[in-house]
Amino acid sequence: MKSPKPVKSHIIKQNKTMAKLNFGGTEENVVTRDEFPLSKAQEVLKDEVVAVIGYGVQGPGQALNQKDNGINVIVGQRKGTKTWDKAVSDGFVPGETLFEIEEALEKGTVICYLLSDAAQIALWPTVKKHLTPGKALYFSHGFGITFNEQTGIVPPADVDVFLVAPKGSGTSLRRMFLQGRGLNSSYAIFQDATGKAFERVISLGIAVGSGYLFETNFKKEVFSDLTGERGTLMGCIQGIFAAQYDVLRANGHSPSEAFNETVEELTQSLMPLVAENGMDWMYANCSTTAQRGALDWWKKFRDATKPVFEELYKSVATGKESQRSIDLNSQPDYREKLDAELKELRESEIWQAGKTVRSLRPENQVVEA
Ligand SMILES: NC(=O)c1ccc[n+]([C@@H]2O[C@H](COP(=O)([O-])OP(=O)(O)OC[C@H]3O[C@@H](n4cnc5c(N)ncnc54)[C@H](O)[C@@H]3O)[C@@H](O)[C@H]2O)c1
Ligand SMILES: CC(C)(O)[C@@H](O)C(=O)O
Ligand SMILES: [Mg+2]
Ligand SMILES: [Mg+2]
Repeated sequence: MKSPKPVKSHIIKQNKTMAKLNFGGTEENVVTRDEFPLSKAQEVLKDEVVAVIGYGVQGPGQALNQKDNGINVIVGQRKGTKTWDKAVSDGFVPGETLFEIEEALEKGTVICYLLSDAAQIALWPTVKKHLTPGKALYFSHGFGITFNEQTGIVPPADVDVFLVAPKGSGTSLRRMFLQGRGLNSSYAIFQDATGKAFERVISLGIAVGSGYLFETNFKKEVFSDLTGERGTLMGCIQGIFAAQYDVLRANGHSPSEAFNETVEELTQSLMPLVAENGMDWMYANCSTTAQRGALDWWKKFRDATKPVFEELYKSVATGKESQRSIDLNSQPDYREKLDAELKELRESEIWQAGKTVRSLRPENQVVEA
C-alpha cells in the first residue's frame, strides 16, 4: 500500500507569510508554522497582554497553550466559581495572571472573548466599555458578529476584530499541543483598524496551538461550524448510531454485538485508518465483501440524508439555529436542562453497553500484581 505524499508536494506557492495549496482542485491560502514560526508570533505579541475571558472548554486550552508558548496571558473569570478554582489549579495566580472579568478586560490589549456564545450577549456592554482604540477583540466563533441583530454585538470601529476558530474541542487543542502536534484552526479578519490585524491574528493562532490556519470569514465560519456540529460531527452521527443499533437489537442481536458493530469498531479500528489516509484506503484494507457492500450502499445513505442536511443548512442560514441557541442557553437553568438531556443519552442502552465495552479494552483493564 502506498503511503501518502508529504504536504510539501501540494504547495503551489509559498511566501513569507502564507502558502497556497491545492485542495482537491481548489487553491486556498493556509498559514503553517513553516511560514509563521512560534518565534515570530512571540515577537509580534511581545508587548501585548492577552486576556482570555472565560475558562470553560476553549478558555483553558487556549490560555494554557499560550502560557506554555511564552505569551503574556491573563485569565478573566468570575471569582467563587468552579472555573476560577480550576484556573488556580492550572497555575494561574490570583492578582497576577487571574482576575475578575472587568479587571482582565481593563488590563488586556487583546480580548479573547471565550464565554459561551449566549453569555457573550449579557457581558457585551461591559466588554465594549473596555475596547479602547488599538485593542483587539478576538473570537473563536463567527456567531456574535454574524448574528449581530440577535446578539447586539457591534464593536467600535477603532479596534481590530478577528477570529481563530480551532476545529475541535478545547480539550483536544490542549491534548494535541502537549503531544507536540497541533489542531487546525480557521482564521478571519472582520475589522483591521490598526493595520496589524493579520500579524496579530496569525500570531495568536500559532500561540493557541494551531497546527496550521486556513482562511475564512465570520459568516462562513459560523455557518459551517453550526452545520458540522449539528450534522456529521455530533448530531447526525448519534442519529445514525442509534438507528443502526436499534435495528440490530430489534433483530435479536445482543447489546455487545450491536455496540461493537456500530460504534466500537468505527472509533477504534476504522476511523483511525480514514484519518490516516482517506476513505478509499480504509475500504481497501477491508474485505472485498465489505468493499462491495459499502460501495453499493453509501450513495443510498447520502441520498436519504441530503434533504436533512439541506434543511439544517437553511435553519442555520436563516438564523433559526442561533436564535434557538441564544433563547435556550440564556435561561438561568440552562445548565441543569442540558445535563438532564445528557443524562438521558448516557443512560440509554447503547451508551450503557458502550461503557462495558470500553472497560474491556486492554488499556482499561486493571492488571493484578
Ligand atoms: N467548546 C469548544 O471546544 C469550542 C470549540 C471551538 C469554538 N468554540 C467557541 O469558543 C467560545 C467559548 O466556548 P466554550 O465552549 O469554551 O464556552 P463554555 O460554554 O465552556 O463557557 C465559557 C465560560 O463562560 C462562563 N460563563 C457562562 N455564562 C456566563 C455569564 N453570564 N457571565 C460570565 N461568564 C459566564 C463560564 O463560567 C465559562 O467559564 C464560543 O464562542 C464557542 O462557540 C468552542
Ligand atoms: C468542538 C466543536 C463541535 O467543533 C465546536 O464547534 C463547538 O461548538 O464546541
Ligand atoms: Mg461550534
Ligand atoms: Mg466547531
